[in-house]
Amino acid sequence: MSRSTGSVGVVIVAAGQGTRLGAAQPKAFVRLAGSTLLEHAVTRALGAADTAHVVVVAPASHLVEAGALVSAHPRSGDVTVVGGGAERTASVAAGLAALRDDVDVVLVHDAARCLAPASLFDRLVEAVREGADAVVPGLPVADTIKVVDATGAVVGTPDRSTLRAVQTPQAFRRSVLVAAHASGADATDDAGLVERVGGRVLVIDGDDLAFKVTTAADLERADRILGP
Ligand SMILES: Nc1ccn([C@@H]2O[C@H](COP(=O)(O)OP(=O)(O)OP(=O)(O)O)[C@@H](O)[C@H]2O)c(=O)n1
Ligand SMILES: C[C@](O)(CO)[C@H](O)COP(=O)(O)O
Repeated sequence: MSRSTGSVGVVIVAAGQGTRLGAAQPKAFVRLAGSTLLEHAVTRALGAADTAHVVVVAPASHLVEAGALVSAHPRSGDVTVVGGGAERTASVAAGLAALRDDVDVVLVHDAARCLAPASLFDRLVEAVREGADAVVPGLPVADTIKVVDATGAVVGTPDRSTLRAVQTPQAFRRSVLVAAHASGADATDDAGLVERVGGRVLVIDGDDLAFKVTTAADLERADRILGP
C-alpha cells in the first residue's frame, strides 16, 4: 500500500427530499440554529485540515439556492454545486464526476449528518494517507440485532461485538471509489459498493455528533446540541 499525497475532496450529498422529516423544503435546506443543514455540513467539511475542494450535490430544484448559500462562505471558491439524482448512489456519482482532477482522496458525506466535526474528517483522511483504500466511521450498537425472514421469523442473532453502525463521512482512495461506482453494484452506502467489488474497508471509531438527521426528533437533538 502506497501513501497518498494528493488533494482531499469532499462530496456532500444533499439532493434527498427528506420525506421522513416532513419539512416544506428538502432536508438540507431546513434551518438549524440560524443556518441550513447544508451550511453546517459545508462549514465543517471546509474546517478539516486538508480539504481542498467540496462538491455539493443539490436537488435540481434548489441549485440556485444552494449556490447562494455556498457563496456566503469565505472559501466559496473551493466549492462546486451540481445537481443530484433520484437515488443517493446517483447523487454521489454526480459529485464524484465534478471533483477537481488533482483530488486523490475523496470523502463522501451526507448533508443530513450536518454536525459531523472536522476532527472526524481529519482522522479519516489520515487513515487513507496511511495506506487504506476505504475507511468509514462506525459506532458499536447498543441493541441486540436479529436477522429475520420475510415472515418476521428470526433466522439469526449476530454477535453484537462484531457489529458497527456506520456513519459518514466515508473516505476513499479516489480510484477505488470510482471503480466501485463504475461496477453498477447497488448498496446503501459507498463502502458497500467497494465491498461488492471485493475491496477492503476499514472501520474506525465514529463520532456521536455524526448522527443522521432523519426525523423531527433528530432535528430537535441537533438543535439542543447547538444550544441557545
Ligand atoms: N436522491 C438522493 C437521496 C439522498 N441524498 C442524500 O443522502 C443523504 C442520506 O439520505 P437520507 O438521510 O435518507 O435523506 P433523504 O433521502 O432526503 O431522506 P428520506 O428518506 O426521509 O426522504 C442525505 O444527505 C440526502 O440529501 C441525495 O443526495 N440524493
Ligand atoms: C450512508 C449512510 O448514511 C450510512 O449509514 C446510510 O446508509 C444512508 O442511508 P439512507 O437510507 O440513504 O438514509
